[in-house]
Amino acid sequence: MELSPSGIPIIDLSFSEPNQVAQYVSKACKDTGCFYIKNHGVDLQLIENTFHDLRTFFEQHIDYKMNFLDPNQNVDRGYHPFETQNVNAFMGRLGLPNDPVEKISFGPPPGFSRPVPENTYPDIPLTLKQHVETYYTQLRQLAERLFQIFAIAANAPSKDFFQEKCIEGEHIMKANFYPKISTPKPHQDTRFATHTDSTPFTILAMDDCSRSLQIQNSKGEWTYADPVKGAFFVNLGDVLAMWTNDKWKATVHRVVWPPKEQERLSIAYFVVMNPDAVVECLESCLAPDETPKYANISYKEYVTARMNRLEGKY
Ligand SMILES: O=C(O)CCC(=O)C(=O)O
Ligand SMILES: [Fe+2]
Repeated sequence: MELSPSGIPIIDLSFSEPNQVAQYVSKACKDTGCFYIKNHGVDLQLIENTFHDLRTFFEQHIDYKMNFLDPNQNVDRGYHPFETQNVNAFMGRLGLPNDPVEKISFGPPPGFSRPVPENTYPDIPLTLKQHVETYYTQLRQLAERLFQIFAIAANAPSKDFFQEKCIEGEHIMKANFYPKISTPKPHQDTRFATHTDSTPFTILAMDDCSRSLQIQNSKGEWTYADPVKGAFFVNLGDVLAMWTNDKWKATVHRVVWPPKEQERLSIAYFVVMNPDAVVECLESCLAPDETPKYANISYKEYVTARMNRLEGKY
């Protein structure tokens, strides 16, 4: 199988044999919990257009961007200005500085299967709304495909096992913009603090700024997860680790300052579960003498506590 320069698998989704793909995925999930996917079916021109429009938004004056602040602080929508979110707190490490990054989040486009808070789309540039909505929709389809592959890889009761539990999931598309900064503050050794995602998994797209995203490998060493042209980076979050009794790893990751002063843009697509889906250990992941490490919990209950900490509410 093809590997990235730091040894992370690059899995080709155009393979016609799903069991073969599932085998590669299973190995990656046990090792570091992350892999790249290529030939994923998402239009590459759409990805480029979406990056272009989001970058244009972030380049606007702060007074303009402040019009898109999250109107309802309890949901992940709208603009989050520079240094207003705290990933250390999200991980339970309190009293540390906010991250030097600005963000904008979008939930499902209109017509979703249940009522959810609306998005407010910036009108600069005008094409942003259409590109974001199409990107959101294409990634949702990709997430369903990946969930089927994960179900096969984990020996779940059926290939639709996870998918059925995310049909009403309010997936979040969140762009992270790291402005060019000549002198990082002395206490800021990261641009996005060390964390695991509170998702089942996340599909990340990056611009071409390398030497930024790092993951912890199976030996606990930091290694770069640089952009791979035309590929998405997929990392497991805590929920698939809980579901598999830690047989699969939630990837520990962070963003550091690149060697050369450079801005950076990434788009994280957080796949989430139905609010009432219960996260419980799969029987296929328990040896006869083994017991589940985590108590059963609804997805909503699990995620609300962590999201509150991200916004500074403990
Ligand atoms: O910007 C990146 O590459 C990573 C962002 C990230 O880890 C996240 O949004 O959870
Ligand atoms: Fe993350």
